[in-house]
Amino acid sequence: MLVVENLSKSYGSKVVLHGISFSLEGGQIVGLLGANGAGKSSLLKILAGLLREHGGLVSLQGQAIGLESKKITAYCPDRPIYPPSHTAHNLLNLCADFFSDFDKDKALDLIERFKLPLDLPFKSFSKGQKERLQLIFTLSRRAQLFLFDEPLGGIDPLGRQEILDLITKERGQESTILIATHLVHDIQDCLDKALFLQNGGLVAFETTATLKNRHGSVEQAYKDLMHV
Ligand SMILES: Nc1ncnc2c1ncn2[C@@H]1O[C@H](COP(=O)(O)OP(=O)(O)OP(=O)(O)O)[C@@H](O)[C@H]1O
Repeated sequence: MLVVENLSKSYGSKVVLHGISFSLEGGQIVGLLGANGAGKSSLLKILAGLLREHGGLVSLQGQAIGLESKKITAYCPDRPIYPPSHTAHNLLNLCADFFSDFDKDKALDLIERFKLPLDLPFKSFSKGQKERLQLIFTLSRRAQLFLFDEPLGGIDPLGRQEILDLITKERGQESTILIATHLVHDIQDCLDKALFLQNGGLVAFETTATLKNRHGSVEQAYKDLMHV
């Protein structure tokens, strides 16, 4: 479904992704794990079609990343992106206008379930509420590929499981999810596979079952592979 071949990325003279290759199949939840600066956000932005200058090839459902792939890719960045003065209600209407695959009723249900205010400006939301709203709008698309950049960062420990449940249950069965996070312990039980990045290189890409066999857990695999 997603094929990445010999992908490299530099900012000026600084190389941050070193010719990495992997492919993802439909229906998988994959963890993108690595230390600060490993290249996770850069990789997600390339897959989302937001960073277009790179080496190597990336294709989604047989087509190079571009306008067509963006129609079936939902990307949730690691920081708030919505205009501060817009209410959740305004933003809901904007998403519905902008994305042809946006399910407005689903977004409204989730806003209600998470008790988020519909009529207050985005700037008055707490960090965790902002993250929840972005997650809800991302998950309310019927996309094939979902890209989440640190979706749990601002969420309190009890809320994290709720968010992970949301991500795992609310996606389409055929869609693929790639989640970049440092919270390996919190996320490990919902992953099918994990991709380990270190200094822009791909260290390992294995199923959770293999990692558990070899290391006991994904968290321990992270420590062993990254020499923490
Ligand atoms: N716009 C940019 N210009 C120059 N260097 C950048 C830019 N964006 C990222 N970098 C550098 O690229 C490297 C990888 O950054 P990236 O944000 O992709 O890593 P990350 O794994 O997501 O890190 P973190 O876990 O801290 O979010 C870092 O050394 C960073 O300083």
